[in-house]
Amino acid sequence: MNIGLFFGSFNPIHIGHLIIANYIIENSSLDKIWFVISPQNPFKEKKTLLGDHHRLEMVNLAIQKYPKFQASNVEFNLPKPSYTIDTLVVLKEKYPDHNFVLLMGQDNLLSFHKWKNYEQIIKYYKLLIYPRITKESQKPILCHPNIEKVSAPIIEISSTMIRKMIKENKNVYPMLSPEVFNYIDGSNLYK
Ligand SMILES: Nc1ncnc2c1ncn2[C@@H]1O[C@H](COP(=O)(O)OP(=O)(O)OP(=O)(O)O)[C@@H](O)[C@H]1O
Ligand SMILES: O=C(O)c1ccc[n+]([C@@H]2O[C@H](COP(=O)([O-])O)[C@@H](O)[C@H]2O)c1
Repeated sequence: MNIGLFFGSFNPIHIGHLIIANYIIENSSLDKIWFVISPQNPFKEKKTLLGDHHRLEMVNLAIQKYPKFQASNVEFNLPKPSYTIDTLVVLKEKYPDHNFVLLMGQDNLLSFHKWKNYEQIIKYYKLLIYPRITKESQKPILCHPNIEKVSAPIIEISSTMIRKMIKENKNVYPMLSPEVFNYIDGSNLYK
């Protein structure tokens, strides 16, 4: 099977993530997309990061109507921070017959050359890059035969924006799936 691996903090998962994954599954040869929830991005501070299980639960709530999407907690039992190459080694060992492809937003590609063993990742895995406006969008983007840019509508939504709006008691309903909105709204999360 061809599996797209969508690695992320998903703090929280928003409709941008769903639009990206849906666009890619509908316009590629992927059979499934796995949302891999990372306990700790090596480049991000832990300050505003919600617990792993809350983030996993929200991903499960958001994808329940998408039969080709699945949540993965494979990184929960791996050392932290979450280095993608280490997870890929584990996944390849566990599922030798699957062909894995990585999905990521353009912001992540800009720092990709700083990732652990990035040359190894790019040598063995195809990267599908979803466009995104970033502060450094003028910077040249890494070119490689295994990097493919997805030509798709740009979505200007981020988890950072959503967390900030929740803190300011602003309405974030349109940016989340209703189930995720209710999960957050019924608690004190991100307040
Ligand atoms: N609006 C978007 N457009 C394109 N890619 C996105 C978008 N939102 C998230 N992504 C991509 O989805 C993956 C997971 O993203 P992540 O969970 O960090 O969301 P985020 O909105 O970037 O979060 P934060 O604002 O907390 O950094 C990353 O590869 C990221 O680049
Ligand atoms: O492996 C690395 O060195 C590395 C460096 C930065 C980010 N990552 C991973 O990239 C994924 C996207 O992170 P995020 O926080 O932008 O959603 C997440 O799974 C991180 O663990 C991985």
